[in-house]
Amino acid sequence: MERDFNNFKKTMEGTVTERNSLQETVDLLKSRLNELEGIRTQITAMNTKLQTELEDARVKLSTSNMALEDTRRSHTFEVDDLRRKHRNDMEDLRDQHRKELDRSRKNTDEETDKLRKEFEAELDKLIRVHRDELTELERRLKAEIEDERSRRIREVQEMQTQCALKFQNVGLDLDVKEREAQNVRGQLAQLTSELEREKSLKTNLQDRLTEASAHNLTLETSNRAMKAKIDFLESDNQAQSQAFADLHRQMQEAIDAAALANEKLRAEETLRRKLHNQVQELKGNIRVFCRVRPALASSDTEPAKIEFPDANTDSKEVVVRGPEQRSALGNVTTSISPFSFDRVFGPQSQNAEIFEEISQLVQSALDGYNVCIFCYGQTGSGKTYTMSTADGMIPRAVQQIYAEATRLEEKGWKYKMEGSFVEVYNENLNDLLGKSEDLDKKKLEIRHDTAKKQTTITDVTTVLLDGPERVEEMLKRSTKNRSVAATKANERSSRSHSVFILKLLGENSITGERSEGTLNLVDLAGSERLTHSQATGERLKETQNINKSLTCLGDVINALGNAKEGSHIPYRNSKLTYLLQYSLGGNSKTLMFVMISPLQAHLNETITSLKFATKVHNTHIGTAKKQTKTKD
Ligand SMILES: Nc1ncnc2c1ncn2[C@@H]1O[C@H](COP(=O)(O)OP(=O)(O)OP(=O)(O)O)[C@@H](O)[C@H]1O
Repeated sequence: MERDFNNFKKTMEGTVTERNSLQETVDLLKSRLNELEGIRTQITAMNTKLQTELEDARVKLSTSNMALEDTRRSHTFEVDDLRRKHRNDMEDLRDQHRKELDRSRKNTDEETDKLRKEFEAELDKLIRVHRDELTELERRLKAEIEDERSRRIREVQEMQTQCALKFQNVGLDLDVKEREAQNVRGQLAQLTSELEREKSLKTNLQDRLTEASAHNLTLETSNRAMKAKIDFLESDNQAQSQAFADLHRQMQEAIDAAALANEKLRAEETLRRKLHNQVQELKGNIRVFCRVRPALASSDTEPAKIEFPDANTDSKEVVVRGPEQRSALGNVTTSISPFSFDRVFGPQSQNAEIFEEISQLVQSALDGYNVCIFCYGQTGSGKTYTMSTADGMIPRAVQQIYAEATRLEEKGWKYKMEGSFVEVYNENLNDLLGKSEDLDKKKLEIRHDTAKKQTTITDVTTVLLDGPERVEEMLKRSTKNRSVAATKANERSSRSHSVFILKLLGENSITGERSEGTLNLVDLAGSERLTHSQATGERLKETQNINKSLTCLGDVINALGNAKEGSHIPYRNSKLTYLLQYSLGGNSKTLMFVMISPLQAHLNETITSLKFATKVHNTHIGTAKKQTKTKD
């Protein structure tokens, strides 16, 4: 029991020790708990403080957000104002430039005409007066010489007649005397004195003969004097020559003045080119015009609601009303879509009016720039009517180029014009001026000279445009080729892009300047987006190709708008953009016509076309560079 007790006691002591150590642990934990309690209180206090701060920060944030929103809004207003102001300034500047250009061109033309007319009139007058004077003098001189000569000849003849008469008389007398002498020879001695008398008479007559000879001599002297007088008169002619030399000098002075005027004209032409380009740059290197064709008698369907709110002022806006839509509550609404372009032409507009707007771009091609004019729109919207009819942009452009090239001749410019006409069909290039059987068969290749930034097409027909009538032949030939290639010429033209390429090479023999410009007039395939499900076979392929190439054109324009120096432009993605590589973008001026139909049935396509054109219109392409070279 004692042992058990001792064991128990030991166990108890162990338990007490253990309890003490547990008590210590508990105390330690308690103090730790107290500490943690204190920390928790601190953290809670801190948390409360932080929450308050967070709340403050949140309030501040929302205040500053509001302030930021206000600033942003006011900034947007300011930017809008500035943009509007900038646009107005640009418009004013553009108007001023246009007016200035017109005025200076008019003044130059008037001055030139006036100067030329004055100079020509003066020259004509001088030449006429001089010629009249010379003729009069010559006539007078001839008459005088003739009179004098005939008088002298008459006198000499009279003298000779007298002398002959006298000789005859003397001869007769001599005969008589001779006969008498014979008769009286027998009485010679007795008649010797008479003979002597006769001899003296003869001597007398001989004296008179001598006298007549002397007179003859005098006549000869007088003749010589006459000759001297003629010489003198001829020397008087020298005075006339002097007068002529004076006239010549005056004429030379007038010619010099004309040369000076021509020099001035040339300087003004250079200035005109510079101003013209500045105006073009101000207008932007990519411009978009919209044209709405009139409703045709044959297509008397319901017209779409298209409005031209600024037709009497700017003609830059077209507003299209969408179809009526009825809400669940029965309210009827229509969407209104306004579109702005550089110019909008209503259904009444004529090709002549349209050409007036693009003629300045044609002028740019003559001045050495690459110019591209596109017609975009759905089939039947008027692309071909605008571009390639006898009254369209192609013949008008060529006519203007001829007139302008002729006008520039007097300023030393000589132009060579070459035209070709190609078609992009199913991503193949066809020569529209070649043989119809070669269409879709002969392979034409596009070659780029990257150094000269020039494009050539292998084996393409090039026509030297030495007269405006050539273009008519070209258009006829291309239409014929297309009509052979399709059942309906229209069908082919809707399904392919045609590109009329006009190369203009100018050289100024006086200033040594050279210019190389290209004018591309592009009639695009119909833009209606046929879905692939609607087409099969050949039609499907055509549709895919048209969709692709029009998308590529949009992509290229978009990429040019966003391009930085050296950035990639996807020209190679379609034949059309590859062909026009050097006529699109920084080195060129581009104009896109978006053609729209006035009919309700075409409204969806119309809106799609207008949206595409708006994207193009919002693109800004860098400054064009003139392709001018100096003489080698
Ligand atoms: N401004 C206009 N004034 C009068 N008639 C027009 C006008 N525009 C187009 N037309 C007529 O509308 C019809 C279709 O025009 P056009 O052939 O030019 O269309 P398109 O867009 O070239 O079509 P496609 O894509 O088939 O070539 C033609 O009969 C044309 O004469």
